[in-house]
Amino acid sequence: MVAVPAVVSQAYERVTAEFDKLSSTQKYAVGAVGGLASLYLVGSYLFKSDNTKPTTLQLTGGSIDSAKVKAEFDAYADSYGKGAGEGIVDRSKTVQLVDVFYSLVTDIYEWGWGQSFHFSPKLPGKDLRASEAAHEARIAALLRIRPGMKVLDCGCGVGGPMRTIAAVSGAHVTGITINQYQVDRAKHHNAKQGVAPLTDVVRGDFLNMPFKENTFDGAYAIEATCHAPKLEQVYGEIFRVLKPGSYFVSYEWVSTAKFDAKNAEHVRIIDEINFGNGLPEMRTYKEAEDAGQTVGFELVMSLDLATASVVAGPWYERLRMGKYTHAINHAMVSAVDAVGLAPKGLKDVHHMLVEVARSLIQGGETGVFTPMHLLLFRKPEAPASK
Ligand SMILES: C=C(CC[C@@H](C)[C@H]1CC[C@H]2C3=CC[C@H]4[C@H](C)[C@@H](O)CC[C@]4(C)[C@H]3CC[C@]12C)C(C)C
Ligand SMILES: C[S@@+](CC[C@H](N)C(=O)[O-])C[C@H]1O[C@@H](n2cnc3c(N)ncnc32)[C@H](O)[C@@H]1O
Repeated sequence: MVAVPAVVSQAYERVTAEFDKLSSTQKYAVGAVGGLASLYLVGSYLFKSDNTKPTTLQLTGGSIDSAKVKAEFDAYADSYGKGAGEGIVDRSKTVQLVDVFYSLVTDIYEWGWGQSFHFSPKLPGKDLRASEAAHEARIAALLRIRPGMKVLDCGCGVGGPMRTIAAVSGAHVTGITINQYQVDRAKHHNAKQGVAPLTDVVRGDFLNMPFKENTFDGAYAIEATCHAPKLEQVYGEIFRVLKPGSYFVSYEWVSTAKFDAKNAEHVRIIDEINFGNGLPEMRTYKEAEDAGQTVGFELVMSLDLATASVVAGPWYERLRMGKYTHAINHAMVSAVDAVGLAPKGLKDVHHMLVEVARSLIQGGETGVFTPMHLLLFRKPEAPASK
């Protein structure tokens, strides 16, 4: 039995006593008003849209035809090996699987999280949105960007960070994402929020970008390069398109020094994180540092932002707090999936996310995983010509 606090039961008794005193007509009136209010609340949760995020009834399979959502999700799930530490079995399919992954989750992310698809440390006295924006704005400062400069957002999602970074710096930001549905959503938000003049969004593979060498004055990747089958490939492409002397910042998903590959519990947590987030495998922070240097970058800073500040709250707290909301969300998605008002299979996608929220919390609590290892790299200046 759940213990009801005394103050709640006393209030309940007072309200029912007052209700009993009403005439039957008054009781009907109160019932009708209560019923309408509840209908309004449920209705607005399900239907109302200010066009900034999808409602429960507007959840789609992104660029995937709704009739194919279940089959695509099943194929995605089958692409992961069952052995410990295996990840995506056929790594040559990674980019295509990641594209499918983002079609399946993008609406759910926007619906239940927002337009920035990343974590942030919770800053004291600041709410979630302010903490998120500060995490994004730090990048503009590290890149030393200013009006007139051109910046690359590598793996831009639906553009939450790009809008902050363009707005605070005045620089022009070009985002690239593998997923067409995200391109459409990002452009929609950029226009709606008045950031279109300082932004552009293209569909493309960050392993082979449609930009000339030495194009950008700065580049960043927020929780995105973890999807690359090999870090050297994406870092090498970023190196190519950056102008000499400019900076690249990445917030990397990596295992920390606390991760022990012989500890079955650690390996399970990481395997679950890989599966629920479309990662081919998990790298160590050391491998990420080395990958940048291998392609020619100078390593300027390497710092785990999850543990860097003793006053900031843990990045996984927001997931921990959302546990009950996730359960309610699951009931809602299962209901609309069951009655055919959402693509069949969306409930399985949502179930995967409920599960991965738990694994991410475990990754954070044990300290074996961080989604925010900051790497600041610099492309060396071109040698002076004689
Ligand atoms: C960088 C990546 C994504 C990071 C996060 C934005 C997402 C990781 C897990 C996601 C979520 C988990 C639980 C969902 C919940 C069950 C649902 O009802 C509402 C959405 C979630 C909160 C969802 C939101 C986004 C995440 C936090 C990866 C992919 C590299
Ligand atoms: C977790 S989201 C982060 C999005 C964004 N950085 C943010 O913080 O809101 C990862 C992004 O990387 C992109 N991505 C993954 N693999 C990619 C690839 N091969 N080429 C281009 N984009 C890719 C996804 O499409 C997605 O937009």
